[in-house]
Amino acid sequence: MSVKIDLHHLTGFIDDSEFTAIAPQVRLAQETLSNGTGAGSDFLGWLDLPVKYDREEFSRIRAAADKIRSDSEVFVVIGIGGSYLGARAAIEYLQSQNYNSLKKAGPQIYFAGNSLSPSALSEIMELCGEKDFSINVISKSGTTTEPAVAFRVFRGLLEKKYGKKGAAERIYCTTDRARGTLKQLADREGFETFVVPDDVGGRYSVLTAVGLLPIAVAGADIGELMAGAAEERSELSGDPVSDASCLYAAARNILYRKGKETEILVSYEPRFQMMCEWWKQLCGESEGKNGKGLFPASVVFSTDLHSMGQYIQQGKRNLFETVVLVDEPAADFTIGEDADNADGLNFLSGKKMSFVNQKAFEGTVLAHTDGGVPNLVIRVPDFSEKSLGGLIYFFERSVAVSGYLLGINPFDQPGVESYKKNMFALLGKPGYENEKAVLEARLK
Ligand SMILES: O=P(O)(O)OC[C@H]1O[C@](O)(CO)[C@@H](O)[C@@H]1O
Repeated sequence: MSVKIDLHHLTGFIDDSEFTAIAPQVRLAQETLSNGTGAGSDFLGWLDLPVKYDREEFSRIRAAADKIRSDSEVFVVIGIGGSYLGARAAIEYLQSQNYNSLKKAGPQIYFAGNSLSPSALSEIMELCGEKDFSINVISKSGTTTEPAVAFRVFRGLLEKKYGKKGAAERIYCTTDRARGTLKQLADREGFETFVVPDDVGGRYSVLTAVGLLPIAVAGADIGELMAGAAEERSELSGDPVSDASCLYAAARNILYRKGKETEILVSYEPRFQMMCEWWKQLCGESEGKNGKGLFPASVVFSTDLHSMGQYIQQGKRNLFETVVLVDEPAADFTIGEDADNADGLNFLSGKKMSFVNQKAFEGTVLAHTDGGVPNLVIRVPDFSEKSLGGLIYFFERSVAVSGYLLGINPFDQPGVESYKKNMFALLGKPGYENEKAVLEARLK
């Protein structure tokens, strides 16, 4: 099994009888999910995606990635939320958080349209500069403001540089199958399109073209990624006491009911940071509703032990940590001997750097549990595509089961509309005239 869960450090926080007591509810939540009988059941396409994806489109994704790798020095990926985080997280997990600084055969990859910052957008426009570039605009709805504005900008740059026809050969649109503004525009202009299936929501879409095209452009093996997800899918039995995703959901729910309302995802690998961001959307949008839900936070240790470590050790006791450990580092080395030992570090001579990182984890997990912070540990074998595919599927399954355990719909996100309505009104979008005056008065 690629993903393993270790509940050892929950001792003293949850006892076995609590897992036994919640097992029937977990079973029900899991059955509700796999039978498709729960709220939001028209968004369950991700459940079978690893074994039921469109093979023809998959080949087109690979071909588009090869073309982009051969004709582009820069690749701009435009999208926000679930149309952005998974691709970036996967590229950093598989390659590095410093992907753009690596020596590589493929293009630089920049992510745009994930904020409304003029500085951020201007910077990427400048980075394209004289370079040959292509863009992938990703938006299921096709109407999200942030990517729509960025698309207008980069499409303009492409047309100026290559002409309308040349630009069209460098624009790839990932959007819904048939409806929507972006799909219509793409069909009219002759842009190549890829599909976000109707039954897959943004935060569950990394294993569709949404994630797969950028990940393939970065040179990763997307076949292995899907194989890893498929393997995990076949190994998650749905049994509440042996299925790792069910055990994780159970532990989260028990801790939540005990007042541990903030879950901190912890990694000891900086290249996992964007995976934390992906996970935060997955959990936050799925569970944070009806006045309920764990607050998903994240840290990278040992970095953040020197910033957030104090709070976690001694601050408000409403936290628990879920630590993701990757057994095999992407690279390792042995610490050398220093004749003078002026830095006093010769006690580490001959030790692997991974050993030092492992001891940091062991020391921290003991300190934090002593400080009243329950710890769960999730283990993945390595930084391969296969392991990543497994981990993605594991988290998606756990969060969906968690949502049903919590009694909410894990597949909608109605709350996100409130800021959008206000912003549209304040920007003067037609149709929002009445709201505009009311909001402006409140801001005075
Ligand atoms: O792909 P789209 O439709 O642009 O949406 C992007 C993101 O915006 C949200 O809809 C929230 O507004 C997320 O759920 C989604 O991942």
